[in-house]
Amino acid sequence: MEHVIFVPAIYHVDEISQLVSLLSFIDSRIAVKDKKIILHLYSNRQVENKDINYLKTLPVSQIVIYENDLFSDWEQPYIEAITQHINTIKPHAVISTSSDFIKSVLARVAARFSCGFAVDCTDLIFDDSTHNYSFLKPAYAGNINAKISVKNSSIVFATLKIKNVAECSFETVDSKVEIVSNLFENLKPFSDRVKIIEKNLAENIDNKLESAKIVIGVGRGIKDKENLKYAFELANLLNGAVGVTRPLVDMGWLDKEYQIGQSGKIVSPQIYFAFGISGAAHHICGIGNPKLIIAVNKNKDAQIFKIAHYGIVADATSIMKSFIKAFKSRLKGC
Ligand SMILES: Cc1cc2nc3c(=O)[nH]c(=O)nc-3n(C[C@H](O)[C@H](O)[C@H](O)COP(=O)(O)OP(=O)(O)OC[C@H]3O[C@@H](n4cnc5c(N)ncnc54)[C@H](O)[C@@H]3O)c2cc1C
Repeated sequence: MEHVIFVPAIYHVDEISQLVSLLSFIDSRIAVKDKKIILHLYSNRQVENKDINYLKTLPVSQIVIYENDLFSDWEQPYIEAITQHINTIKPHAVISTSSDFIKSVLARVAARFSCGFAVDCTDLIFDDSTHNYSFLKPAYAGNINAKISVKNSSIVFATLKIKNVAECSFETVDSKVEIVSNLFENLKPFSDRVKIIEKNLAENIDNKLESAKIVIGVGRGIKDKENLKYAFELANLLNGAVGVTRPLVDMGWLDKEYQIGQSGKIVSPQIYFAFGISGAAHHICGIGNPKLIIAVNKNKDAQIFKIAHYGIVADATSIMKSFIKAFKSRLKGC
C-alpha cells in the first residue's frame, strides 16, 4: 500500500527555496518504498515559470498548482480547499512549513478531522516498520528536545521548521506539474460569507531572511527604532537580510516576519552580525550554524560573546555606521 504524504503550500507565504528544503527533508526522512509525496501549491496569482521549473525537479510524485483569486488574505478558502483535497487524496500525513498563516489554516483543518497537530517541529522520525511518526521540538529555550509521538491518529498533521539549505541532496526528477484554475466553483459560497470592507496591508516584506547568506541581526541594544535604518542599509550593501530579536517585534518596531529564534524564523546564514543582542538561547537557537559570527555589545560579559568569532565591545549603532562607511569604500567599483 502506498504511503501518502500531502504537502500543502501557499505561494505568497512560502519561499520556494524553503519548500525545496522541506520536500527534500521529508524525502530523506521517510524512507519507505511505496512513498508518494503530493505537493499542492495554492496561489492567488500566476506562479512564475522559474519557480515551476525549480519545483519540477523535486522528488515528489505529483505537483498541482491551484491559481485562483479566491486565495486571498483570509484563511477560509484554503481551509475548504485543503479539507476537500485531504478527503480525495486520503494522505497518511499532512506536513507543511511553519509559517503563521499555514499553521492557522492547518490547525482548523486538523480539528475537522479530529486529529492532533504538532507545530514548529525541527525533526521527523519515521518508523518504516510501523509507519508511526515522531517529531522533535525544542523546549525550555532549546535546552531539551521534546519528542512528540503520534499515536492513534487517522492522519498525522505537523509543521516543520527546518533550515533553508542552499544545496539539497536529492535525485532530481522531472515531475509533472498540473495547473488548475477553475476548480473552485464549490468554494465560492465561502467567499460570499465575508465582505472585505477595507484592506490595510502590511508593507510588502521582501527580506528573504530564510535564504540570506548574510544576516544583520539587531537587538534591543540599538536603542531606537530610527536606528533600524542602518541595519537595512548594511543589509542592502552586503546583499543580506535583516533579522531581529523578539523584543523589537513586541515593541512594534518591525513585523514578526523579521523575528529570528524559537518563536520566530530559523535562518541559515554563513555570516551573522549581532548588533546589541544579548545572546539569549531563545534567539540563538534560530541563527543556524554560521561560519562567522560578529557581535557588537556594550557589555563585555554579554552571552553573545561566548559564541562570537569576533566581538566588539562598543555602541551597536556607531559600529553599524562605521561598517557602512567601510563597506561602501571597499565595495566601490565592485
Ligand atoms: C517562550 C519564549 C520564546 C521566545 N522566543 C524568542 C525568539 O523567537 N526570538 C528572540 O529573539 N527572543 C525570544 N524570546 C526572548 C528571549 O528570551 C530574549 O529575551 C530576547 O532574545 C532578548 O533580546 P535582546 O537581546 O534584543 O534584548 P536584551 O536581552 O535586552 O539585550 C540587549 C543587549 O544589548 C546590549 N546593549 C545595550 N545597549 C547597547 C548599546 N548601546 N550598544 C550595544 N549593545 C548594547 C546589552 O548589553 C544587552 O546584551 C523568547 C522568550 C520566551 C520566554
